[in-house]
Amino acid sequence: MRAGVLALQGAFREHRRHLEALGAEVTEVRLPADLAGLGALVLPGGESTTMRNLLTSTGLTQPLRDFYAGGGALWGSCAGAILLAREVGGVTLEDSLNLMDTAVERNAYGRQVASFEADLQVAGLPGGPLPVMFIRAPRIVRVGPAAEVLAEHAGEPCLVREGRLLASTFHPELGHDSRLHQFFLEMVRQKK
Ligand SMILES: NC(=O)CC[C@H](N)C(=O)O
Repeated sequence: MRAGVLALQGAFREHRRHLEALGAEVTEVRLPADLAGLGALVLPGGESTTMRNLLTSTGLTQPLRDFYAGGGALWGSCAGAILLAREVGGVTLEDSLNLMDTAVERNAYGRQVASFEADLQVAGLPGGPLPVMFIRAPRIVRVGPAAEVLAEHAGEPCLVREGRLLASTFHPELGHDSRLHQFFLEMVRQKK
């Protein structure tokens, strides 16, 4: 299985390490041509405004939408989940990917100091709670009818699947637990 990580900014190396530990071949995506031959792509956490600017300057915005339309699977974590959402802070950001029927609010738990760790119960994930970090995390304030909420934090969705799209408002890649990466790779295999 060949998977990509969007490598413009943010925690892409950590995602790469988890995917490789699970036996995936990983391509770092910086230009449209890097998407060739990929079936799945992780959009890492980082800073979504910077990422949107870099998507525009690298010409990746439309190729990423085409990648999804052509059958590719995407997982956005934190800033990546913001890039996937159709609505950010109540508006549609024209230069974002706008692929997932979700509305998000950025930095919704406060500033950097309000970052926290949590152990999440994830539906269908064997092996007990998943340790994750929320870092200047967004909140998912609306999910569409096709969404499956796989985990909640304090009663709000924080891990949502919609077909070939997965969005997590937290970072699962900063620790040693690769189960959510495994889940994503399984999700990609099943769609085939
Ligand atoms: N850890 C993160 O990815 C934070 C996301 C960041 N607050 C943003 O809005 O882009």
